[in-house]
Formats: sequence, C-alpha cells, structure tokens
Amino acid sequence: MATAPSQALIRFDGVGKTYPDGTVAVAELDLDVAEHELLTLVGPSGSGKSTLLRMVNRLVEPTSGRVLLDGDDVAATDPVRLRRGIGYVIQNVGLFPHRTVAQNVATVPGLLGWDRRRTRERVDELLTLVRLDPALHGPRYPHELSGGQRQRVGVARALATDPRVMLMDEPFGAVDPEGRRGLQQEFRRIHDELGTTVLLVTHDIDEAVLLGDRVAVFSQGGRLEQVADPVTVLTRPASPFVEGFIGDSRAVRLMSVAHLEAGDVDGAPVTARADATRADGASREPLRVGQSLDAAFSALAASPDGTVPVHRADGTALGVLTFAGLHAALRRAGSPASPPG
Ligand SMILES: Nc1ncnc2c1ncn2[C@@H]1O[C@H](COP(=O)(O)OP(=O)(O)OP(=O)(O)O)[C@@H](O)[C@H]1O
Repeated sequence: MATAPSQALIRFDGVGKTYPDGTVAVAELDLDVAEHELLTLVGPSGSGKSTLLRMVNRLVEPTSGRVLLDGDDVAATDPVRLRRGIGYVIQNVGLFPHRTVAQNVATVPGLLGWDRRRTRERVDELLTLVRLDPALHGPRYPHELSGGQRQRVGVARALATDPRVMLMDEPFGAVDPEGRRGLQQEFRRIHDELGTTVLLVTHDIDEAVLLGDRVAVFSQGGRLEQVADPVTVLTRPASPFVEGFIGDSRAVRLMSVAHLEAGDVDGAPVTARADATRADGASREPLRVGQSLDAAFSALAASPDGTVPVHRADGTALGVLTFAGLHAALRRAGSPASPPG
C-alpha cells in the first residue's frame, strides 16, 4: 500500500461520491494538498465542491476511494475526534445565537476541558488576530455584529485549537462585496502568519485566484478540470470549460495575482526627480518589487509624468516603472516560462 509523501497532508485517493438517488457529486478524484497550502476549490453550483470538502471531516462518506489525513484513512478515525482537530467555517457562520462572541470562540476549548485562564487568553488572542476588540466585541451577541464581523468570529472559532487543517465553505459568501475584499486580504494574512493547511470552497473565480496558492477548478459531476497556481490557471486554462469559467476579464484578474519583478523596471539610475520629491513638494510613494500589477497600475495612473519609482524588497532604490514596463510585465505574466502541466 502506498503511503502519502510527507508533504501531502490531505490526499484524495480515487475518491468518489454518488448520492443514493444516483447523482454523481464527485467523480473519481486524485488530489494531494500539501501541508501549509491554501487550496481553493472553485466551480459552478453543483460541481461537488462542498461534497468534497465534507468528505474530509466525514460529514459525507465517499462511495469509493479514501481520504487520507497525514497518511491515515479518515474513515478509521472517530468522527467526533476527527472534527475537533479540523476547523470548519461555513457561509453564515452558524454561530450560537444565545452565546456571546467570546463563548462562541471558546466552544471547542470548552469541550476539550481547557481551564478558564487558558481559554480566556486564547479567545483574546484570536479575536485580536481577526481584528476584533476582545473587550468590546467579546461580550456581544452575534446579532449585535455586522455580517463581516460575524464571519471573523467564525474564523476565530475555527482556529481556536490551532487545527492543522481548516475547511472553509464559501466563508465570505454572505458578506457584501466591499467588506468581502477586506476579509479576503485579512484571511490571506492570517494564513501566511499561521501556515494552517486550508481547503476553501468558492464559486467566485476572483476569490479563488486571489487567495489560493493553487486553484482546483471543477465542472459538473465533480470533475477536476485543472489544478495549478493562479497565474497558470488564468493564462493556460487546461480545457474549454476552464477558459469559459474564467471569462473575458482574464487580464484584469491577472493584474491582481501577478507581481512586479526587478526586470520590469527601467534600469536607468533613479533620478532625484523620479525618486523623491515632486515639484509641488508632495513625496511620491515608491512601489516595491513583489507588489501586485494592480497596485503598480494605480500608482502609474496617479503619477503626473507616467513614472513611479520602484524599490527593492529591502527598501533600496531600483529604478522607475513606466507604462511600457507595466505592459511588458503583463505580457511576461501572461506567458509563463514553464510548459503546461
Ligand atoms: N444529500 C444529497 N443527496 C442527493 N444529492 C445531493 C446531496 N447533496 C448534494 N447533492 C447533489 O450533489 C451535487 C453536488 O453538490 P455540492 O453541494 O457538493 O456542490 P457545490 O459545488 O458545493 O454546489 P454549491 O456551490 O451550489 O454549494 C449537486 O448536484 C447536488 O444536488
């Protein structure tokens, strides 16, 4: 029997799910999720994303194949124990309405019998992590929060026992579009900080490419059409289905996931004019290598002379970016050097 390589924390090994009425929700699937990875599962309604997610914590049992967590078949693990070790966040959160925010976050530590002090410290730490004020928001009830704040509490609750794996099903689905972008960015920050392995279901391709280290695209019948890093999915869709699902705004989406590199910058030495202070005395905020092309575009659009100084990651001056440089960067991002997988 093959064992999972140490870097695959979750392995779908020939996993399929056909519901009793004959609906094939997930076709036979092989997929590895590396430890610390944030994998987004994206596809239209009914493409089996939620079913797949729920097979990891045994809310749904596969009809074929196995789900391995750290090399062990989850079918052999007691479901209650299994779920205590896996964070689970769903749309509309499912907070307990008659328990305060702090009590909601403390749910699993309570089940595990943590003492009051340890629980209290952990709750404060988590609320701070998701940018809520423990003193202000901790004693409130869920109905006294905004939708975005409730969603943050859901994330904090799921992180309470520092699970190795988080399953998130449309976690930001109920939040309005503006609040949603902020939450996505914060969640990415939290993920980078904690390194939790995350499977995140969404039907929103923008969310999938913004958040995912890799993106898995599904079609009806739970067919995996492509799994790759966001830039590859956007620039080399593996099938007409993926191409259609990405739609026409591919360049715009690419701008948010592709990054400025040193080679995109005009290598001419940085002049005092371009780098520091404009004639009107306003200092011009430099870009840094590694920022998104989106940010570069905004900076260029706001620049009176169509140039923006660029600094290296260490803060030292590198050169200037022009629209021609941005165009070249977009072309570079649009044609990855690696051959299609
Ligand atoms: N308990 C069930 N019994 C029968 N069919 C089901 C059951 N749960 C889901 N299905 C069907 O399985 C398919 C996949 O559903 P699933 O919820 O996994 O898809 P999804 O991609 O998460 O969709 P959505 O984005 O709408 O939540 C759908 O056709 C759905 O109707």
